[in-house]
Amino acid sequence: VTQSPVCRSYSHPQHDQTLFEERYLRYISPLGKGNFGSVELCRYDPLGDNTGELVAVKKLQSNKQSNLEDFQKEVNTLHVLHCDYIVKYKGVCYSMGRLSMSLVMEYLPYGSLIGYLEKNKHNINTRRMLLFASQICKGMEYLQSLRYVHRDLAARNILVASETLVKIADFGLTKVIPHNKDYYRVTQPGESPIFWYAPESITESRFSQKSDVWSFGVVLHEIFSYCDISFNPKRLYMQEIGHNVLGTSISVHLANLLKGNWRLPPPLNCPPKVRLLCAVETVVFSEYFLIFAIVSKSDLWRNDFLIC
Ligand SMILES: N#CCCn1cc(-c2nc(Nc3ccc(C4CCNCC4)cc3)nc3c2CCN3)cn1
Repeated sequence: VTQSPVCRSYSHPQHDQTLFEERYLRYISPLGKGNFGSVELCRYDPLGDNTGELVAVKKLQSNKQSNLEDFQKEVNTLHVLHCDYIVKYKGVCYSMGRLSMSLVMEYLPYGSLIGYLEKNKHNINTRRMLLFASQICKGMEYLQSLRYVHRDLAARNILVASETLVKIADFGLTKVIPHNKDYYRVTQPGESPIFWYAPESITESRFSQKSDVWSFGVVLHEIFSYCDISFNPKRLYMQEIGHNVLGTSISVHLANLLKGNWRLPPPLNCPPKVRLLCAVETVVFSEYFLIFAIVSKSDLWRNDFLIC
């Protein structure tokens, strides 16, 4: 009997964080780069006989105090998230006498959607794409139930656990919305993934559940483009903006493009029903609406949500 998917909004009383001893963490290979750190495949092998489990270890990039504080926040965030559609926290590993730390997570064998969709495009149909999209919605609905905004929802941060399961990863930019507000304003926007940003995030550094909904729309575009590099959102926007603009003003050009109602072109072979729904007035992460909600009275109304 398959267990029904689980997303628990309470977290069991956690004692201390599960500690992994550095001496048993055997490096195997690089897996990728996230916010504030690189991710490596390791085997945690205390018996030393290669029977230990494979884990994904995110190492803090630099020992700058601010990065260490942000990294600790990422660890604390992942630690309390218990959902089948969010990558699982396993523990932490301290090194250099607690001066540095690593985040130990479950290893997902198929990597991110970016490589997986492009590599398997010939045997992934619309049904499987919509299954992945609905799982991202459920993970995001769980995140929203805890008042988190992810702020970096993109196909590169969606990991493939199996042919029928994807999970949200990389909580390096995740913030909690204060109880007296419905958005989070970022003071020092670092390296920002602006091509996945909602208009208000670009112009006012304002992030909310609705801005995550916008980013989900860009992820939908990536999924239905099979994450083909030539249809990458950044490339499509830059083609429209023009490559000869200077760094700082790219976000100004992007904001004006969106304000002028220019939108990403519908992905090639995008099923008419999905294209129609992409143009829907709003999208909410809700398990009642399989993937797209048409009109809903929830406060996630986006009347500018026209990704395609
Ligand atoms: N955070 C964040 C974003 C950055 N990021 C996260 C991971 C990650 N990757 C995996 N698994 C993984 C990754 C790549 C491959 C292959 C793909 C083909 N080419 C060779 C490598 C295989 C399996 N499992 C994870 C994670 C985090 C938790 N569990 C990697 N980058």
